[in-house]
Amino acid sequence: MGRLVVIEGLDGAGKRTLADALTGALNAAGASVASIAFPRYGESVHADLVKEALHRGHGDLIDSVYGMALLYALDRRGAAGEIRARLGDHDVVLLDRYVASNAAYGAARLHQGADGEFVRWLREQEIDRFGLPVPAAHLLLRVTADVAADRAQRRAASDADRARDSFETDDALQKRCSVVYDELAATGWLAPWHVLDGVAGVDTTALATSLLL
Ligand SMILES: Cc1cn([C@H]2C[C@H](O)[C@@H](COP(=O)(O)OP(=O)(O)O)O2)c(=O)[nH]c1=O
Repeated sequence: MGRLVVIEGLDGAGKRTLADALTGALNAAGASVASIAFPRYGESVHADLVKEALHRGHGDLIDSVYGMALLYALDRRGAAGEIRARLGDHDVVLLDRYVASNAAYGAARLHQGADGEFVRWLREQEIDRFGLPVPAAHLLLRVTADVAADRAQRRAASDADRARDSFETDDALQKRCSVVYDELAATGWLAPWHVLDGVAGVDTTALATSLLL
């Protein structure tokens, strides 16, 4: 049975780059790796509803924090079988965002903290009701909200398909989200958290070794 490892962080923190580098380091250490990125745009009707809402500005849907959170959660629920299957035939299943993204963004949007009602409710839905697998570890790729915004803006400028969505352009939301992520990490929410410095860079070889211990 493989280990379920989740990469979390702000938009523009560099999660995709870390996932690629970590996959290389894990492979070099002899471990097989499968990756899944959430939301699963183009693969799940729930994720596509999220994308439409965020990019076309469906205000009434976006404004419903609980409604949006359920769409993200249903996207993951649809992937639960695939996650379990990959855990069965890989050493590590690497997820780019998971339940904690919903906790961080939803709580931040509601101006709540990691100990608030929303995060409790979310865990009840995603873990207790939908039965999503609990991760072995979270990797929080930490950068300041300013660095994340700068990176997300550059990425959008160089990639026409990657227009910034309405969460990414909301600087105050990103800052609150960063605080909630720190709280989730400090309290070890759902699973142990490893906090990584996304500005200084990550030693992926050492990280791969510690994940395989
Ligand atoms: C997976 C997930 C993402 N989000 C938010 C974080 C992002 O701001 C936004 C889109 O996810 P993101 O990872 O930025 O997707 P992409 O890189 O393809 O645009 O959705 C949640 O609020 N809850 C979730 O469960």
